[in-house]
Amino acid sequence: MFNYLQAKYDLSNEGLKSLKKGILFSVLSNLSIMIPIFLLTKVLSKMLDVVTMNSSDTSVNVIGYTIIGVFVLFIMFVFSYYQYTITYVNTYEESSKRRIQIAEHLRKLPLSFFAKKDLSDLTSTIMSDCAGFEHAFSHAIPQFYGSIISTVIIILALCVLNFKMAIAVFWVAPFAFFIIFISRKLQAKFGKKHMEKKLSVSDTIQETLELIQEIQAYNIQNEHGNLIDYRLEEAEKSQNKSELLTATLLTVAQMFLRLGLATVIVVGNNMIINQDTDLFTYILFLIVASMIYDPLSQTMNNLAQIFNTDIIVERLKTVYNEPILEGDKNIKFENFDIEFKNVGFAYDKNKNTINNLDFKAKQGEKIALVGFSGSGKSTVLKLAARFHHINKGKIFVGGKDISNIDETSLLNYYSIVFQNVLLFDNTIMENIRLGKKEATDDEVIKAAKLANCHEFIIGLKDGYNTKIGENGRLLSGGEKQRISIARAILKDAPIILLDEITSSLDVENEILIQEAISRIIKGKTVIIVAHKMKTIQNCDNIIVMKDGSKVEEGVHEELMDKKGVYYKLWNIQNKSSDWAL
Ligand SMILES: Nc1ncnc2c1ncn2[C@@H]1O[C@H](COP(=O)(O)OP(=O)(O)OP(=O)(O)O)[C@@H](O)[C@H]1O
Repeated sequence: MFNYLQAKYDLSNEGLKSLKKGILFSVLSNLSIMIPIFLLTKVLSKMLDVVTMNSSDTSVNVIGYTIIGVFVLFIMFVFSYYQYTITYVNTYEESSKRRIQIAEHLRKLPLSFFAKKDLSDLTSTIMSDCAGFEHAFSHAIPQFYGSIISTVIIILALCVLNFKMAIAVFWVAPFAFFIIFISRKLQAKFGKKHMEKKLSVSDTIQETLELIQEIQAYNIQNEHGNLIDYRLEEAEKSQNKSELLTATLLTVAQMFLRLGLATVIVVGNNMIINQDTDLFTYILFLIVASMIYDPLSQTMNNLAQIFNTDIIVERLKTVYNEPILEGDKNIKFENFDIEFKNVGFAYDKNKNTINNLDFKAKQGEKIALVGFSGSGKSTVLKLAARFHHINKGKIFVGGKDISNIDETSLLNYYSIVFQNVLLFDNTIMENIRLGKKEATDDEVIKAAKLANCHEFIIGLKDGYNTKIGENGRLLSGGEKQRISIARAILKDAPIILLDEITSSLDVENEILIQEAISRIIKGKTVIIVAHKMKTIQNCDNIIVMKDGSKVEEGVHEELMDKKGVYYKLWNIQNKSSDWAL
């Protein structure tokens, strides 16, 4: 049973140990209820014997019963205390480990996982799924299994005492469990639906916050507000449906359990009349029947939560089961040439994004990737940095297959500057220092000067200590771009990947950035994705991409002479530079 529970809830060995202890103390706590029942029965049957003139002994050992009563209370307290501390304390420890484990696992997953996964869904897995799991394990699961085991033990003990009466008490249990079983199936179905609705609410809210500028610019506040209202209403409806259903079935099951008391009275009366049992046994069964269903009924109140844990575990497993990127951590390169050999890649199984791509970027050379929008240029850069698993072929750095190299160790050799720069809500100094964590302030300032951002930084209120807001919202696009180049200069990595970094900049910023870039690329392996053709015409090699394939390759003059795709792109861009409003 415990192996089953460990696999079902994906527990660590420590987690299983604490679940076992939690169940054990829950069983002991439930069984300890039987001691006062037994004592009460003893006192009552003695009184009844006197009343019915079966005995004339009216003495009651008050001191003896008081000592036993205190002792029993003490035992019940100890069991409840241990059940509480073991399940609560250990559960919180287990779930903090679980959160760290998920975060660690996520850190090692390829970017393709994040591309196909909804981010609010992932946030919900880390935050609310873990909290739900935590709550179920501290409040419901050990108690649930504990009451099942203790009920079975009590049934067996009562069967030994009087089989017929035991059946009269517990015949209701299988029916109650059958109702719960039906409720579990329905709960699984409705719970999943409710989870989807809840996620769609958080998706819409997140989208609204991210797109607030567009929403205001296009004056669609009302439409968006209505959409949020609608999704909230849907989530509320699905929650009500699911709760109402479980509550109804639960109440039926709990009421059904209470029928046991009626059958004990009927069967007991008959047996007393037929002298098949004695008064003590009858009273004992009456008291058992009035109290025994309580722990079971109480745990049934948490059934929705227990069933919901199955859905949560399933969601957690989809993260855990995702294969991580692993590889050699102690890699040393003799050179930093990058080579793509017959590489194939697809974001989506049904459509190849990159087909049979071959090219070599030698150390000390600048290689440019050009092509129409959507031809796969940025994807090639991501593959070169092992952000995704490739489906076909091999990618080598310094002659070593990068699929065998640990991603973090590999990325130590890369400086990557993306078009959409992401900055942290921290000071400018710390944002640049990300390039080299151990860099001194002087080194950071030197890199900022080389990246042409020193002037604008010292013009800010707190200079390098200015906090730049979430994702650098207090800076312009060109300023953010230059900060990310300062990072790359500070890192001084031998491989540089540049992804359309000047495409959306004004002329002044473009010149400043080009100057900064030319300072960092000497002697390095450089791959540039460029929209502005004139920025790459001096490159050592130009790869022309179309629909994920390389269609041409060569230097600018050779490609112009071919009068193929490159020539066409060049002419289109020249024409567009004449365009005016
Ligand atoms: N995360 C993703 N998930 C699924 N498909 C993607 C993803 N990123 C890109 N694609 C698809 O892959 C193809 C190549 O995209 P990529 O961004 O590499 O092209 P690109 O040549 O860099 O385009 P652009 O010049 O417009 O930036 C496109 O069809 C795009 O829709």
